[in-house]
Amino acid sequence: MLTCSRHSVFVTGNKYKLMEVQAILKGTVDLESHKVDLPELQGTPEDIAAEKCRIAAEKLQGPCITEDTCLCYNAMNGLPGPYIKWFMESIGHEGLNRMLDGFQDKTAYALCTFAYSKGPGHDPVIFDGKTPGRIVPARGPPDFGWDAVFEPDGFDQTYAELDKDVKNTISHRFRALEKLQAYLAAEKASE
Ligand SMILES: O=c1[nH]c(=O)c2ncn([C@@H]3O[C@H](COP(=O)(O)OP(=O)(O)OP(=O)(O)O)[C@@H](O)[C@H]3O)c2[nH]1
Ligand SMILES: [Mg+2]
Repeated sequence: MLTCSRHSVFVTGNKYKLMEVQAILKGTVDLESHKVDLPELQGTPEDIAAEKCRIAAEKLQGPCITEDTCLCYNAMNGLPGPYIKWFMESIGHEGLNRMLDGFQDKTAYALCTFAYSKGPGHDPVIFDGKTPGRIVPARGPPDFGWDAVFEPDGFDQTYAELDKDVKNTISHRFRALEKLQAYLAAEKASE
């Protein structure tokens, strides 16, 4: 759980997400973090992101921000998508490559969907960010999820090999956060 302003709290159980969000938002908002477990849901990325945020707002009984991340293979019409967490845990980096053995198309995109709710009973607002790339044999530190097998377009390094400062200016997460920041700033200005 990450307090982003007087009114906003970011909820995640993933410390790497938290570190990236803190790095991207640095200096622009005050941050404070805690961990809250949220269920893994099924559906479209947007529906999952919205439902996750509704549940978090109920749990906290207050306003909050959540985020759900997908890794989408174009050859598979967007799968594993929101289920990437289980694929990653079950078959690892090698399996994520082998899934594409039967396909010539190795392209994929990373998708981040932030959701912001003003509190229980309020429909969450959605902000997405997408970075296209391709799936490659793992290179770079294996710490964060599937970073080592995702090479963003325009780079010959994987997310894991890129400097954090570079990843954080081209990533799916950065692109979604830009939209969320603009929304929160406009909301604050209208108060
Ligand atoms: O290499 C990566 N680079 C990234 O930038 C990235 N962002 C998320 N992930 C992984 O993709 C799954 C998303 O599932 P997810 O959105 O449900 O996250 P989570 O359950 O870990 O946390 P949360 O749901 O409490 O926020 C999880 O396995 C995350 O570790 C990433 N892997
Ligand atoms: Mg999750």
